[in-house]
Amino acid sequence: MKAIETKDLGKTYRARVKAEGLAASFRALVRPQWISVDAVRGISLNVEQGEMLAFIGPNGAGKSTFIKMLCGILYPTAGELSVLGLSPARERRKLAMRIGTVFGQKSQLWLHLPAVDSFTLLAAIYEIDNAECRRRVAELTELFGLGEFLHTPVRKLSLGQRIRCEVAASLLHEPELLFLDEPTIGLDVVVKQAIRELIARRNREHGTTVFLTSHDPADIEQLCRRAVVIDHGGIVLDASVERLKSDYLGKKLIDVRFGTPQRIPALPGVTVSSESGGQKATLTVDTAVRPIGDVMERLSMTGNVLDITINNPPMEDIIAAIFQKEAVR
Ligand SMILES: Nc1ncnc2c1ncn2[C@@H]1O[C@H](COP(=O)(O)OP(=O)(O)OP(=O)(O)O)[C@@H](O)[C@H]1O
Repeated sequence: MKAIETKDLGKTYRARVKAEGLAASFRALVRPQWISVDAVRGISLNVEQGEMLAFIGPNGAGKSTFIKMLCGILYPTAGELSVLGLSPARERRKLAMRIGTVFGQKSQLWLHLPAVDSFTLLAAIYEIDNAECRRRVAELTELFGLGEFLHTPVRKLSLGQRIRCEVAASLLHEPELLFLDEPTIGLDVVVKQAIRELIARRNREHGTTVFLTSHDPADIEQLCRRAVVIDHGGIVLDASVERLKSDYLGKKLIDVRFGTPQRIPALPGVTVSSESGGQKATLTVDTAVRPIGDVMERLSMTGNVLDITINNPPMEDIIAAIFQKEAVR
């Protein structure tokens, strides 16, 4: 059995046209006009159990609509799908017992309650008995380092603490499949890394299948083996993350600040993309031509570096490059 199987899956929304002006608004009340929006257009996708898949695309590409159909929140208007051998829309309750969801922007916890109380409520929903609930909460508390703030109302937690609680909550019923929609959005680098490690560990130790959407290339690089890129509701690219790395994720950005103005020597594979008076620069490094360590070493040899950070190019740039290249294949 595959974790996810879809065949020509489609979703067309019917949206009411918003009329402009008072007279038109009244007319629209009597005779509304409708338009169709094809959010997902015939996606066929198989995901194996235990896979960690990145599902990426620009804003409005259809990612949320696709995920909502997989979770049984939305009915498809075309095609077929099966998630863990179930029909999501028809067997939504059964499916809910076997999947976990983390929507970075939306909380599944009761904000006015401490996380521990949300865990107890969720355990009741998932029909986990008290002793087992205590055991799992203790295990997740230890693993996710929740001890310090487990009894604090969730609304008083930092974003990083809340997301740790969200991911822990999504794992309480030991789901076979985890949907993560922007799980690291808004978090600092250290917390992002901690969340990634926890997810990877869950996959390693429990074989949990992970379906991830993210605008952070590091989430994809560090967690997933396979990436599916979509646009306008259809698949543009289905490839290994290794290929994505070599073809599209090979560029890194180095932001550097110098104590006194500095002229950066020309190096093959490095372009200096911005400089302000010689005290700040952004270097774009093609790591296939020049290792990042080499560039860092040369910069530090100036003895003049105040601050230096390495970043990935924004996901939008990576996706734009994918579209450009894949369109001409
Ligand atoms: N309820 C709805 N009614 C009508 N159109 C909708 C509805 N929900 C989404 N859409 C449209 O469907 C398309 C896909 O939207 P969707 O939210 O699935 O994209 P997305 O890839 O998740 O975007 P984002 O990254 O911004 O969340 C967009 O054109 C959007 O405007």
